Amino acid sequence: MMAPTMTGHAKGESVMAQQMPVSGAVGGEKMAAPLRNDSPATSIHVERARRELLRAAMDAVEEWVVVVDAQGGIQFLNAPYAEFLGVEASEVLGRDVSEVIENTRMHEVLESGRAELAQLQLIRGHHMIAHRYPIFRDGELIGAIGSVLYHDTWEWRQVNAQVQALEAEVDYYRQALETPNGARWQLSDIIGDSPAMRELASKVRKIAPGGASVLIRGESGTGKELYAHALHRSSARAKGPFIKLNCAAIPEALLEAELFGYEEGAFTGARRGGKPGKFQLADGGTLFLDEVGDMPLAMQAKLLRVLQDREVEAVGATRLVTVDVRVIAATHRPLEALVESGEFREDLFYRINVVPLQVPPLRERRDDLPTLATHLLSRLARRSGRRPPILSETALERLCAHHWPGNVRELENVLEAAFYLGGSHIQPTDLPDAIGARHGDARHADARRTELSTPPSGSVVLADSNTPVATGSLREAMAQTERRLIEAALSAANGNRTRAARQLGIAKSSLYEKLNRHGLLAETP
Ligand SMILES: Nc1ncnc2c1ncn2[C@@H]1O[C@H](COP(=O)(O)OP(=O)(O)OP(=O)(O)O)[C@@H](O)[C@H]1O
Repeated sequence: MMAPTMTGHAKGESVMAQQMPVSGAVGGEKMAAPLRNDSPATSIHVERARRELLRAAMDAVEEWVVVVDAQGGIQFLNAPYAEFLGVEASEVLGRDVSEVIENTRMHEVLESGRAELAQLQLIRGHHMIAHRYPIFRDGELIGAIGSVLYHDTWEWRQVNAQVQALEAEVDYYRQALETPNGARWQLSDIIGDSPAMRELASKVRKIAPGGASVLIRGESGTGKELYAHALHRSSARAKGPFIKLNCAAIPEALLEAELFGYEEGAFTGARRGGKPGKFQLADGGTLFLDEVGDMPLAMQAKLLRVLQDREVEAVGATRLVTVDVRVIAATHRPLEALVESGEFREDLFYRINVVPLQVPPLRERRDDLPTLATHLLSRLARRSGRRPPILSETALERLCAHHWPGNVRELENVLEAAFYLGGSHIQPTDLPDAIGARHGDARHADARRTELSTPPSGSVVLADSNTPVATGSLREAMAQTERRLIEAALSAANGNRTRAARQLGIAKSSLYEKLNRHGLLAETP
């Protein structure tokens, strides 16, 4: 996020101040004449000079100032504010203030005619403190003036950091309150109105109330976990716990203890008092076994026994404990083929696959893409305190033409990058090269996917997209990614560094420093 800076606009240095009319010279130094209209002949000149002085004063102060007319059109924006916003003050005159300043409430002040003092306003990711006053002349409202305090001081950054930390804490507690049992999603949160998704929703409604085991299948990033949450929240166990275990993420040696718990002293390093396993924690609720296809064979046998007997034996324990758990499993792997090759137990497969649920890949439900894209962009905007950007029709067309090997997760990643690169309007140039028309239609994207299916060793691959984005160590990869983002932003901004810095959400001075570091300073205008 951009750190607001005030470079070049310290008091007395502003452009306007330098342009102040001068009419006298004392001892070789030019001095502004005293603004007194002693005679009618000088009154016009004095009036103009007075106006210039006032404007120069507005540019010289550290507060950011904006003045709008009764319709909300900008009539004055002081130089420091214009610099922070990355606009030319003269170019935004007459434009509606809400097009230029994020989260502005000048229209509300114009409507209510009431001042708003010391209001928190989020602009470009920073919490600012703003005052807004209506302006009256002869009892008639003719405009409003807004000023932003605390924008680049060290103290305010400290306060800002504290506010952000508090907000994150509040979010955490709010989420914990809203989802006391760990299931965050419900059916209405799953976006998609295509026939395939409607059919899936109706199946979920039918199977959720019963206690049968459900196996959710589908490619990576299709939303399988969302359905597991939704099944729990639509079931009779909704008030019970929802516990998740990713079978692929736990080392084989620890999996048994994770699933079934252990007693004190069960092994070296065992916690005092022992630890309950996921099965015990999920008692009365649902256990979601993600990536079940990656479960080692030895554990598969133990899991099968628990599912059959409904009894769990913790590691190091001498007695069995009865548990009442509904198991929902998910995998993107071809379980039937794994059964064939002996990597997955057939009896366990039938045990967990009582009700199969297939989540279709995004390329088979392209009708959902516009709604999904709008939803995901709104979510990003909400999280970062910005207004949802507009997705241009050509950008949407390109998204629809893509093959989406990484499904909704890949769409989420692409939109997130475009959200930060594209500003308020997302254009095709804000999308990665691999998306849509540049590589032709979906068929072409398919062919390209095959070409890239084996990324070179050492490649860093973004999410599930198979496009290698950078290579080498993390530091090198980050530097390469930074350089690419800067180049993309400059290209999208036709070489305009102010706009590129704004798109990247960094100060112009910081962009110069990065251009210099990447040896791009000479290459760009
Ligand atoms: N229909 C949808 N509506 C809204 N968001 C979705 C939808 N489908 C997927 N997502 C989002 O896509 C991302 C991936 O979803 P999820 O983790 O459920 O996929 P998955 O199929 O379980 O992936 P994996 O197999 O890799 O675990 C999540 O951030 C989720 O919020």
